[in-house]
Amino acid sequence: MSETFAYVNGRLHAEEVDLARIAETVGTPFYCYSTAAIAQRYRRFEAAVAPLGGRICYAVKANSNQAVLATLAGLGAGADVVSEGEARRAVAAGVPPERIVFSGVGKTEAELVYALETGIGQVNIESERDLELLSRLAVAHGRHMPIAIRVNPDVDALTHAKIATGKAENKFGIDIDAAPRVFARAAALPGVEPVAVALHIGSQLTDFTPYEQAFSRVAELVRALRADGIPIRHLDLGGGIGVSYHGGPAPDVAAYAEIVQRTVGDLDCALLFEPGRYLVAEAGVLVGTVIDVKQGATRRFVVADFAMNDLIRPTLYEAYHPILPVIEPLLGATTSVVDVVGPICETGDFLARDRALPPVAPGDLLAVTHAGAYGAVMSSTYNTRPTVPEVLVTGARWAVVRPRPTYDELIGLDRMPDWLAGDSGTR
Ligand SMILES: Cc1ncc(COP(=O)(O)O)c(C=O)c1O
Ligand SMILES: N[C@@H](CCCC[NH3+])C(=O)O
Repeated sequence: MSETFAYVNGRLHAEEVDLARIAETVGTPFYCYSTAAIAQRYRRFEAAVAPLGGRICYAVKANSNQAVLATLAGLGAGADVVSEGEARRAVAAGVPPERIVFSGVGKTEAELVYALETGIGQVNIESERDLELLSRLAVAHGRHMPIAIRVNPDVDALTHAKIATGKAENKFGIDIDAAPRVFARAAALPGVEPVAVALHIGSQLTDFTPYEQAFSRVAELVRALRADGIPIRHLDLGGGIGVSYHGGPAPDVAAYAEIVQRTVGDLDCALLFEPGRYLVAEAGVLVGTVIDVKQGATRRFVVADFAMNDLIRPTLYEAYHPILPVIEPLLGATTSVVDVVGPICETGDFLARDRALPPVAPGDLLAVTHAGAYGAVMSSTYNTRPTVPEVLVTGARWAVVRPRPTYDELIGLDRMPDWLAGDSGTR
Protein backbone atom coordinates (compact mmCIF):
# COMPACT_ATOMS: atom_id res chain seq x y z
CA MET A 1 0.00 0.00 0.00
CA SER A 2 1.07 3.53 -0.57
CA GLU A 3 2.55 5.24 2.46
CA THR A 4 -0.04 7.96 1.94
CA PHE A 5 -2.70 5.49 3.11
CA ALA A 6 -1.96 4.69 6.74
CA TYR A 7 -3.65 4.18 10.09
CA VAL A 8 -3.76 7.34 12.19
CA ASN A 9 -5.16 6.85 15.68
CA GLY A 10 -6.46 3.46 14.59
CA ARG A 11 -8.37 4.76 11.55
CA LEU A 12 -7.24 4.37 7.95
CA HIS A 13 -6.49 7.74 6.40
CA ALA A 14 -5.85 8.97 2.89
CA GLU A 15 -3.18 11.57 3.56
CA GLU A 16 -4.78 13.56 6.44
CA VAL A 17 -8.35 12.52 5.72
CA ASP A 18 -10.17 9.84 7.71
CA LEU A 19 -11.73 7.42 5.22
CA ALA A 20 -14.56 6.65 7.66
CA ARG A 21 -15.51 10.35 7.58
CA ILE A 22 -15.73 10.27 3.78
CA ALA A 23 -17.88 7.14 4.06
CA GLU A 24 -20.29 8.96 6.40
CA THR A 25 -20.72 11.77 3.89
CA VAL A 26 -20.53 10.00 0.53
CA GLY A 27 -21.83 6.57 1.48
CA THR A 28 -20.17 3.39 0.27
CA PRO A 29 -18.80 2.06 -1.95
CA PHE A 30 -16.48 4.82 -3.16
CA TYR A 31 -13.02 5.15 -4.66
CA CYS A 32 -10.57 7.47 -2.96
CA TYR A 33 -7.38 8.73 -4.62
CA SER A 34 -4.41 10.46 -3.02
CA THR A 35 -2.84 13.42 -4.83
CA ALA A 36 0.40 13.00 -2.87
CA ALA A 37 0.72 9.36 -3.92
CA ILE A 38 0.19 10.25 -7.59
CA ALA A 39 2.72 13.08 -7.37
CA GLN A 40 5.26 10.88 -5.63
CA ARG A 41 5.04 8.15 -8.30
CA TYR A 42 5.17 10.73 -11.08
CA ARG A 43 8.28 12.39 -9.66
CA ARG A 44 9.95 9.03 -9.11
CA PHE A 45 9.32 8.01 -12.73
CA GLU A 46 10.37 11.41 -14.01
CA ALA A 47 13.60 11.37 -11.99
CA ALA A 48 14.48 8.02 -13.56
CA VAL A 49 13.75 8.89 -17.19
CA ALA A 50 14.40 12.64 -17.45
CA PRO A 51 18.19 12.16 -17.52
CA LEU A 52 17.65 9.96 -20.61
CA GLY A 53 15.73 12.76 -22.30
CA GLY A 54 12.44 10.99 -21.61
CA ARG A 55 8.99 12.56 -21.50
CA ILE A 56 5.92 11.05 -19.87
CA CYS A 57 2.57 10.63 -21.59
CA TYR A 58 0.33 9.16 -18.88
CA ALA A 59 -1.81 6.25 -20.15
CA VAL A 60 -5.25 7.71 -19.59
CA LYS A 61 -6.94 4.28 -19.69
CA ALA A 62 -5.61 3.47 -16.22
CA ASN A 63 -7.69 6.19 -14.55
CA SER A 64 -9.36 8.84 -16.65
CA ASN A 65 -11.10 10.89 -13.98
CA GLN A 66 -10.81 14.57 -14.91
CA ALA A 67 -9.33 15.47 -11.53
CA VAL A 68 -6.68 12.75 -11.81
CA LEU A 69 -5.82 13.89 -15.33
CA ALA A 70 -5.62 17.52 -14.21
CA THR A 71 -3.36 16.50 -11.32
CA LEU A 72 -0.99 14.72 -13.70
CA ALA A 73 -1.17 17.50 -16.28
CA GLY A 74 -0.23 19.92 -13.51
CA LEU A 75 2.84 17.80 -12.79
CA GLY A 76 3.84 18.09 -16.45
CA ALA A 77 2.47 14.87 -17.94
CA GLY A 78 1.24 14.55 -21.49
CA ALA A 79 -1.28 11.81 -22.30
CA ASP A 80 -1.44 8.52 -24.14
CA VAL A 81 -5.00 7.92 -25.36
CA VAL A 82 -6.68 5.08 -27.22
CA SER A 83 -10.01 6.63 -28.20
CA GLU A 84 -11.54 9.96 -29.08
CA GLY A 85 -13.26 9.86 -25.71
CA GLU A 86 -9.96 9.59 -23.87
CA ALA A 87 -8.46 12.33 -26.05
CA ARG A 88 -11.40 14.59 -25.25
CA ARG A 89 -10.99 13.82 -21.54
CA ALA A 90 -7.29 14.70 -21.67
CA VAL A 91 -7.90 17.96 -23.53
CA ALA A 92 -10.75 18.91 -21.20
CA ALA A 93 -8.49 18.31 -18.19
CA GLY A 94 -5.84 20.66 -19.55
CA VAL A 95 -3.37 18.43 -21.38
CA PRO A 96 -2.10 20.41 -24.38
CA PRO A 97 -3.13 18.51 -27.57
CA GLU A 98 0.43 18.54 -28.87
CA ARG A 99 1.42 16.48 -25.81
CA ILE A 100 -1.10 13.77 -26.61
CA VAL A 101 -0.21 10.50 -28.33
CA PHE A 102 -3.10 8.67 -29.98
CA SER A 103 -2.49 4.90 -29.85
CA GLY A 104 -4.84 1.98 -30.26
CA VAL A 105 -5.94 -0.81 -32.56
CA GLY A 106 -8.89 0.02 -34.78
CA LYS A 107 -8.98 3.81 -34.89
CA THR A 108 -12.06 4.97 -36.75
CA GLU A 109 -12.05 7.58 -39.49
CA ALA A 110 -13.92 9.95 -37.16
CA GLU A 111 -11.23 9.51 -34.51
CA LEU A 112 -8.42 10.25 -36.96
CA VAL A 113 -10.26 13.35 -38.18
CA TYR A 114 -10.63 14.44 -34.55
CA ALA A 115 -6.88 13.93 -34.03
CA LEU A 116 -6.05 16.00 -37.11
CA GLU A 117 -8.47 18.81 -36.29
CA THR A 118 -7.45 19.00 -32.63
CA GLY A 119 -3.71 19.13 -33.29
CA ILE A 120 -2.90 15.88 -31.47
CA GLY A 121 0.90 15.60 -31.31
CA GLN A 122 1.45 12.08 -32.60
CA VAL A 123 -0.59 9.18 -33.94
CA ASN A 124 0.73 5.69 -33.32
CA ILE A 125 -0.02 3.59 -36.39
CA GLU A 126 -1.05 0.01 -35.65
CA SER A 127 -1.81 -1.27 -39.15
CA GLU A 128 -1.30 -0.49 -42.82
CA ARG A 129 -4.94 0.49 -43.05
CA ASP A 130 -4.38 3.03 -40.25
CA LEU A 131 -1.48 4.46 -42.23
CA GLU A 132 -3.21 4.75 -45.60
CA LEU A 133 -6.34 6.23 -44.03
CA LEU A 134 -4.47 8.79 -41.94
CA SER A 135 -2.43 9.89 -44.95
CA ARG A 136 -5.57 10.38 -47.05
CA LEU A 137 -7.36 12.28 -44.27
CA ALA A 138 -4.33 14.44 -43.46
CA VAL A 139 -4.06 15.53 -47.11
CA ALA A 140 -7.80 16.23 -47.25
CA HIS A 141 -7.54 18.37 -44.11
CA GLY A 142 -4.36 20.13 -45.25
CA ARG A 143 -2.52 18.75 -42.22
CA HIS A 144 0.78 17.07 -41.62
CA MET A 145 0.84 14.44 -38.86
CA PRO A 146 3.97 13.10 -37.17
CA ILE A 147 3.52 9.36 -36.71
CA ALA A 148 5.06 6.47 -34.88
CA ILE A 149 4.64 2.96 -36.15
CA ARG A 150 3.94 0.55 -33.33
CA VAL A 151 5.84 -2.67 -33.82
CA ASN A 152 5.08 -6.03 -32.32
CA PRO A 153 8.47 -7.43 -31.28
CA ASP A 154 7.18 -10.94 -30.45
CA VAL A 155 8.39 -10.91 -26.88
CA ASP A 156 6.76 -12.69 -23.95
CA ALA A 157 6.08 -10.00 -21.35
CA LEU A 158 5.83 -12.62 -18.56
CA THR A 159 2.53 -11.23 -17.37
CA HIS A 160 -1.12 -12.36 -17.36
CA ALA A 161 -2.09 -13.57 -20.85
CA LYS A 162 -5.00 -11.12 -21.04
CA ILE A 163 -2.71 -8.11 -20.66
CA ALA A 164 0.28 -9.26 -22.75
CA THR A 165 0.46 -7.24 -25.97
CA GLY A 166 3.86 -7.90 -27.55
CA LYS A 167 3.62 -11.53 -28.69
CA ALA A 168 3.18 -12.38 -32.36
CA GLU A 169 -0.27 -13.80 -31.65
CA ASN A 170 -1.52 -10.54 -30.08
CA LYS A 171 -3.51 -8.05 -32.14
CA PHE A 172 -1.25 -5.11 -31.37
CA GLY A 173 1.19 -3.32 -33.67
CA ILE A 174 2.88 -4.39 -36.89
CA ASP A 175 5.09 -7.46 -37.04
CA ILE A 176 8.61 -6.14 -36.44
CA ASP A 177 9.90 -8.01 -39.50
CA ALA A 178 7.37 -6.19 -41.70
CA ALA A 179 8.21 -2.80 -40.16
CA PRO A 180 10.91 -1.70 -42.68
CA ARG A 181 8.46 -2.13 -45.54
CA VAL A 182 5.70 -0.23 -43.70
CA PHE A 183 8.08 2.57 -42.70
CA ALA A 184 9.21 2.87 -46.35
CA ARG A 185 5.58 3.11 -47.42
CA ALA A 186 4.94 5.74 -44.73
CA ALA A 187 7.94 7.79 -45.87
CA ALA A 188 6.52 7.83 -49.39
CA LEU A 189 3.01 8.92 -48.36
CA PRO A 190 1.89 12.56 -48.17
CA GLY A 191 0.46 14.08 -44.99
CA VAL A 192 2.31 11.80 -42.58
CA GLU A 193 5.89 11.84 -41.36
CA PRO A 194 7.26 8.68 -39.74
CA VAL A 195 9.44 10.00 -36.92
CA ALA A 196 9.19 7.30 -34.27
CA VAL A 197 9.11 3.62 -33.50
CA ALA A 198 6.60 2.70 -30.79
CA LEU A 199 6.02 -0.46 -28.81
CA HIS A 200 4.16 -1.57 -25.72
CA ILE A 201 4.64 -5.19 -24.80
CA GLY A 202 2.18 -5.59 -21.95
CA SER A 203 1.04 -4.47 -18.55
CA GLN A 204 2.00 -5.32 -14.97
CA LEU A 205 5.58 -6.31 -15.79
CA THR A 206 7.54 -7.10 -12.67
CA ASP A 207 10.40 -8.95 -14.35
CA PHE A 208 12.12 -6.50 -16.72
CA THR A 209 13.92 -9.09 -18.90
CA PRO A 210 11.24 -8.76 -21.63
CA TYR A 211 11.93 -5.01 -21.86
CA GLU A 212 15.59 -5.77 -22.48
CA GLN A 213 14.68 -8.17 -25.31
CA ALA A 214 12.09 -5.88 -26.87
CA PHE A 215 14.12 -2.67 -26.67
CA SER A 216 17.16 -4.45 -28.16
CA ARG A 217 15.04 -5.54 -31.12
CA VAL A 218 13.81 -1.99 -31.55
CA ALA A 219 17.38 -0.64 -31.47
CA GLU A 220 18.26 -3.02 -34.30
CA LEU A 221 15.23 -1.85 -36.24
CA VAL A 222 16.12 1.83 -35.78
CA ARG A 223 19.61 1.22 -37.14
CA ALA A 224 18.18 -0.63 -40.14
CA LEU A 225 15.63 2.12 -40.82
CA ARG A 226 18.27 4.81 -40.63
CA ALA A 227 20.41 2.82 -43.07
CA ASP A 228 17.37 2.88 -45.38
CA GLY A 229 17.26 6.67 -45.10
CA ILE A 230 14.35 6.94 -42.66
CA PRO A 231 15.45 9.37 -39.95
CA ILE A 232 13.92 7.97 -36.76
CA ARG A 233 14.18 10.69 -34.11
CA HIS A 234 11.88 9.40 -31.35
CA LEU A 235 11.13 6.17 -29.57
CA ASP A 236 7.87 5.56 -27.76
CA LEU A 237 8.65 2.78 -25.32
CA GLY A 238 5.10 2.35 -24.00
CA GLY A 239 4.22 1.62 -20.40
CA GLY A 240 3.71 -1.59 -18.48
CA ILE A 241 5.81 -1.20 -15.35
CA GLY A 242 4.05 -3.16 -12.66
CA VAL A 243 3.31 -2.49 -9.03
CA SER A 244 3.62 -4.80 -6.09
CA TYR A 245 0.07 -5.91 -5.35
CA HIS A 246 1.30 -8.36 -2.74
CA GLY A 247 3.26 -5.71 -0.88
CA GLY A 248 6.76 -6.97 -1.72
CA PRO A 249 9.49 -4.66 -2.97
CA ALA A 250 8.15 -2.46 -5.76
CA PRO A 251 9.53 -2.94 -9.26
CA ASP A 252 12.39 -0.50 -9.47
CA VAL A 253 11.95 2.24 -12.05
CA ALA A 254 15.66 3.09 -11.85
CA ALA A 255 16.48 -0.48 -12.96
CA TYR A 256 14.01 -0.02 -15.84
CA ALA A 257 15.72 3.24 -16.83
CA GLU A 258 19.06 1.47 -16.75
CA ILE A 259 17.76 -1.10 -19.27
CA VAL A 260 16.47 1.72 -21.46
CA GLN A 261 19.88 3.41 -21.34
CA ARG A 262 21.74 0.20 -22.12
CA THR A 263 19.53 -0.86 -25.04
CA VAL A 264 18.52 2.35 -26.81
CA GLY A 265 20.57 5.03 -25.03
CA ASP A 266 23.12 5.42 -27.83
CA LEU A 267 20.56 6.03 -30.59
CA ASP A 268 20.25 9.76 -29.94
CA CYS A 269 16.46 9.48 -29.89
CA ALA A 270 14.05 11.52 -27.80
CA LEU A 271 12.17 9.04 -25.60
CA LEU A 272 8.54 8.87 -24.67
CA PHE A 273 7.07 6.70 -21.92
CA GLU A 274 3.43 5.80 -21.36
CA PRO A 275 3.10 4.60 -17.76
CA GLY A 276 -0.40 4.10 -16.46
CA ARG A 277 -0.64 1.66 -13.56
CA TYR A 278 2.71 2.69 -12.06
CA LEU A 279 1.49 6.26 -11.53
CA VAL A 280 -1.96 5.61 -10.09
CA ALA A 281 -2.51 2.02 -8.88
CA GLU A 282 -1.17 2.54 -5.37
CA ALA A 283 -2.80 5.96 -5.18
CA GLY A 284 -6.33 4.58 -4.90
CA VAL A 285 -8.50 2.51 -2.57
CA LEU A 286 -12.03 1.19 -2.93
CA VAL A 287 -13.97 1.50 0.32
CA GLY A 288 -17.07 -0.54 1.06
CA THR A 289 -19.24 -1.70 3.93
CA VAL A 290 -19.72 -5.25 5.15
CA ILE A 291 -23.36 -6.19 4.65
CA ASP A 292 -23.33 -9.74 5.92
CA VAL A 293 -21.01 -12.43 7.20
CA LYS A 294 -22.27 -15.87 6.41
CA GLN A 295 -20.96 -19.32 6.99
CA GLY A 296 -21.57 -21.72 4.10
CA ALA A 297 -21.17 -25.47 4.31
CA THR A 298 -17.53 -25.26 3.28
CA ARG A 299 -16.60 -21.58 3.12
CA ARG A 300 -17.09 -18.40 5.08
CA PHE A 301 -18.29 -15.36 3.10
CA VAL A 302 -17.89 -11.70 3.91
CA VAL A 303 -20.52 -10.00 1.74
CA ALA A 304 -19.73 -6.34 1.12
CA ASP A 305 -21.44 -3.57 -0.83
CA PHE A 306 -18.63 -3.37 -3.37
CA ALA A 307 -18.65 -5.91 -6.14
CA MET A 308 -17.15 -7.09 -9.41
CA ASN A 309 -18.88 -4.27 -11.27
CA ASP A 310 -16.90 -1.75 -9.17
CA LEU A 311 -13.53 -3.53 -9.41
CA ILE A 312 -13.41 -6.32 -11.95
CA ARG A 313 -9.70 -7.15 -11.73
CA PRO A 314 -10.01 -10.09 -9.32
CA THR A 315 -12.74 -11.67 -11.45
CA LEU A 316 -11.12 -10.96 -14.80
CA TYR A 317 -7.45 -11.64 -14.07
CA GLU A 318 -7.55 -13.51 -10.75
CA ALA A 319 -5.81 -10.36 -9.51
CA TYR A 320 -4.83 -9.99 -5.87
CA HIS A 321 -5.75 -6.78 -4.06
CA PRO A 322 -5.00 -6.36 -0.36
CA ILE A 323 -8.08 -5.71 1.81
CA LEU A 324 -7.82 -3.82 5.09
CA PRO A 325 -10.38 -2.96 7.75
CA VAL A 326 -10.75 0.83 7.86
CA ILE A 327 -10.79 0.67 11.66
CA GLU A 328 -7.49 -0.87 12.67
CA PRO A 329 -7.89 -4.33 14.21
CA LEU A 330 -6.70 -4.85 17.76
CA LEU A 331 -3.12 -5.96 18.04
CA GLY A 332 -3.00 -9.75 17.96
CA ALA A 333 -6.57 -10.10 16.65
CA THR A 334 -7.09 -13.59 15.30
CA THR A 335 -7.79 -13.92 11.60
CA SER A 336 -10.01 -16.32 9.73
CA VAL A 337 -9.96 -17.31 6.08
CA VAL A 338 -12.88 -15.91 4.11
CA ASP A 339 -14.06 -15.09 0.60
CA VAL A 340 -14.84 -11.40 0.23
CA VAL A 341 -17.74 -11.21 -2.21
CA GLY A 342 -20.23 -8.65 -3.49
CA PRO A 343 -24.01 -8.75 -3.94
CA ILE A 344 -23.92 -9.44 -7.71
CA CYS A 345 -25.66 -12.52 -9.02
CA GLU A 346 -22.54 -14.17 -10.41
CA THR A 347 -20.40 -16.81 -8.79
CA GLY A 348 -17.40 -14.91 -10.10
CA ASP A 349 -18.35 -11.87 -8.04
CA PHE A 350 -15.49 -11.80 -5.56
CA LEU A 351 -12.88 -9.29 -4.49
CA ALA A 352 -10.75 -11.86 -2.66
CA ARG A 353 -10.74 -15.60 -2.09
CA ASP A 354 -9.21 -17.57 0.75
CA ARG A 355 -8.20 -14.33 2.42
CA ALA A 356 -7.14 -14.14 6.07
CA LEU A 357 -9.06 -11.25 7.59
CA PRO A 358 -9.45 -10.13 11.19
CA PRO A 359 -12.99 -10.50 12.55
CA VAL A 360 -15.47 -8.28 10.69
CA ALA A 361 -19.17 -7.68 11.25
CA PRO A 362 -21.97 -6.06 9.27
CA GLY A 363 -21.46 -2.30 9.20
CA ASP A 364 -17.65 -2.48 9.26
CA LEU A 365 -15.76 -0.63 6.54
CA LEU A 366 -13.21 -2.40 4.32
CA ALA A 367 -10.65 -0.82 2.00
CA VAL A 368 -9.43 -2.65 -1.11
CA THR A 369 -6.02 -1.15 -1.81
CA HIS A 370 -3.96 -0.72 -5.01
CA ALA A 371 -7.23 0.10 -6.74
CA GLY A 372 -6.33 3.42 -8.41
CA ALA A 373 -5.56 1.85 -11.80
CA TYR A 374 -8.05 -0.07 -13.93
CA GLY A 375 -10.63 0.25 -11.15
CA ALA A 376 -13.31 2.88 -11.71
CA VAL A 377 -12.52 3.02 -15.43
CA MET A 378 -13.52 -0.63 -15.82
CA SER A 379 -16.63 -0.38 -13.67
CA SER A 380 -20.13 -0.98 -14.96
CA THR A 381 -23.72 -0.69 -13.78
CA TYR A 382 -24.37 -4.44 -13.93
CA ASN A 383 -27.31 -5.46 -11.74
CA THR A 384 -28.34 -1.78 -12.03
CA ARG A 385 -25.85 -0.73 -9.43
CA PRO A 386 -24.99 2.98 -9.72
CA THR A 387 -21.38 3.57 -10.79
CA VAL A 388 -19.17 4.02 -7.78
CA PRO A 389 -18.32 7.63 -6.86
CA GLU A 390 -14.74 8.90 -6.80
CA VAL A 391 -13.08 11.15 -4.23
CA LEU A 392 -9.74 12.96 -4.48
CA VAL A 393 -7.75 13.90 -1.39
CA THR A 394 -4.96 16.42 -1.03
CA GLY A 395 -3.55 16.98 2.44
CA ALA A 396 -6.52 17.55 4.74
CA ARG A 397 -8.86 18.46 1.87
CA TRP A 398 -11.08 16.18 -0.13
CA ALA A 399 -13.68 16.49 -2.85
CA VAL A 400 -16.07 14.23 -4.70
CA VAL A 401 -14.63 14.22 -8.22
CA ARG A 402 -17.36 11.99 -9.64
CA PRO A 403 -20.66 11.73 -7.82
CA ARG A 404 -22.73 8.60 -7.53
CA PRO A 405 -25.59 8.85 -10.04
CA THR A 406 -29.10 8.68 -8.61
CA TYR A 407 -31.31 5.77 -9.55
CA ASP A 408 -33.42 8.16 -11.61
CA GLU A 409 -30.35 9.30 -13.54
CA LEU A 410 -29.29 5.72 -14.10
CA ILE A 411 -32.67 4.41 -15.20
CA GLY A 412 -33.40 7.67 -17.04
CA LEU A 413 -30.66 6.88 -19.56
CA ASP A 414 -33.05 4.39 -21.16
CA ARG A 415 -35.69 5.56 -23.62
CA MET A 416 -39.11 4.11 -24.32
CA PRO A 417 -39.89 3.49 -27.99
CA ASP A 418 -43.13 5.16 -29.07
CA TRP A 419 -44.99 1.84 -29.13
CA LEU A 420 -44.37 1.39 -25.43
CA ALA A 421 -44.63 5.01 -24.32
CA GLY A 422 -47.74 6.95 -23.36
CA ASP A 423 -51.37 6.15 -24.06
CA SER A 424 -50.73 4.52 -27.43
CA GLY A 425 -48.50 1.92 -25.84
CA THR A 426 -49.63 -1.68 -25.94
CA ARG A 427 -48.39 -3.68 -23.04
C1 LIG B 1 -0.30 1.55 -25.84
C2 LIG B 1 -0.30 1.48 -24.35
N1 LIG B 1 0.50 2.33 -23.66
C3 LIG B 1 0.52 2.32 -22.33
C4 LIG B 1 -0.26 1.46 -21.58
C5 LIG B 1 -0.18 1.55 -20.09
O1 LIG B 1 0.10 0.38 -19.50
P1 LIG B 1 0.39 0.30 -17.94
O2 LIG B 1 -0.80 0.77 -17.22
O3 LIG B 1 0.64 -1.13 -17.77
O4 LIG B 1 1.59 1.15 -17.68
C6 LIG B 1 -1.09 0.55 -22.24
C7 LIG B 1 -1.86 -0.49 -21.50
O5 LIG B 1 -1.31 -1.54 -21.22
C8 LIG B 1 -1.11 0.57 -23.67
O6 LIG B 1 -1.91 -0.25 -24.34
N1 LIG C 1 -6.99 -3.73 -17.42
C1 LIG C 1 -5.70 -4.35 -17.16
C2 LIG C 1 -4.56 -3.62 -17.77
C3 LIG C 1 -4.75 -3.46 -19.24
C4 LIG C 1 -3.72 -2.63 -19.85
C5 LIG C 1 -4.21 -2.08 -21.15
N2 LIG C 1 -3.30 -2.23 -22.25
C6 LIG C 1 -5.54 -4.54 -15.65
O1 LIG C 1 -6.42 -4.20 -14.92
O2 LIG C 1 -4.56 -5.04 -15.20
